[in-house]
Amino acid sequence: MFWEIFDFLSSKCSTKTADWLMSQTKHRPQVAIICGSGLGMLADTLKCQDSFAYSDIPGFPQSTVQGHAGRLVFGELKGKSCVCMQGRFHMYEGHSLLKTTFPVRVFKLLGVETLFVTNAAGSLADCLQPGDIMIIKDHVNFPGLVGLNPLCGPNDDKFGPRFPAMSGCYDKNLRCLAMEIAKQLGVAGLMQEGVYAMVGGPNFETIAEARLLHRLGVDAVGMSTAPEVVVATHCGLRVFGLSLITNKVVKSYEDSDSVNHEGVLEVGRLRSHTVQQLVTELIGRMEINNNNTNNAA
Ligand SMILES: O=P(O)(O)O[C@@H]1C[C@H](O)[C@@H](CO)O1
Ligand SMILES: Nc1nc2[nH]cnc2c(=O)[nH]1
Repeated sequence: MFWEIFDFLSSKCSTKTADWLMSQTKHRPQVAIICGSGLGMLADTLKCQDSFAYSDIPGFPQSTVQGHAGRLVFGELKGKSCVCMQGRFHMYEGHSLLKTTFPVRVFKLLGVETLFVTNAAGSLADCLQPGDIMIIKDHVNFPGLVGLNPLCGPNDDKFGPRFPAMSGCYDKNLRCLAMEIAKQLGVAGLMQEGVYAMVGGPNFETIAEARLLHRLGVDAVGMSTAPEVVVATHCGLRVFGLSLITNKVVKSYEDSDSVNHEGVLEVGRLRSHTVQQLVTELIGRMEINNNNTNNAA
């Protein structure tokens, strides 16, 4: 009974939010971008903007984290209609996973076909340095593995199947095109593909946790992204993801370094221009399949 009411309300609510947004803007986005910590300036580059504070959008959760402004910005990038979340929602803020991923279903209802996710992450791989940009090839959704999954509860068949496949959830063609663009922009030296892992946060890793993640084959760790990608893949969106490496995760008891959120935001500021160039070029050059048939509407 609880789940039925919950599901009914969440499905109704995303429709109501999408309808409200479509009544407020003429933009009909094909691409949605979720900005990670310190990467919100991507939204400032959209042309012909219409923007809305999250607090003014019916049904939208609120951002509580520094570096996440809390604005939804519609506009154009290289002739493609886009919507950009300047600030995302994290599980550690106390949002349910359904709320954390709520905007993704709103995007689906708006007609979005491709989702770009960006995040700030700590590196475990020795070859990834602060300032590097990792193209996400795959993820490990640690909360999801223990049942903290936004798709738990009754399945909403309007959005997708009960048991969605997640292999190949980060689009291979977009990953290849991103690498090609990086070469043309002269920043290929900063870029490589890798595996992102989401942990719950909000604390950063202990040394023992860092060593465990490293042994498991994780290249970069953060506190977001996987639930959004799960929901996007469930409803048939194409996904491209980037992690900006903001720090090395401490793996040695001899190492006196320690990570903090201000440092994470600082690296975001330093690399924002490069991330913005990559995303803009990729959006400009990618083909839109128009395969969002919007069955969920
Ligand atoms: O929203 P993202 O995943 O970019 O934010 C990361 C993880 C934490 O929210 C924060 C830690 O500094 O950055
Ligand atoms: N969990 C986690 N999230 C991050 N976000 C940015 N850096 C880090 C990190 O080192 N660990």
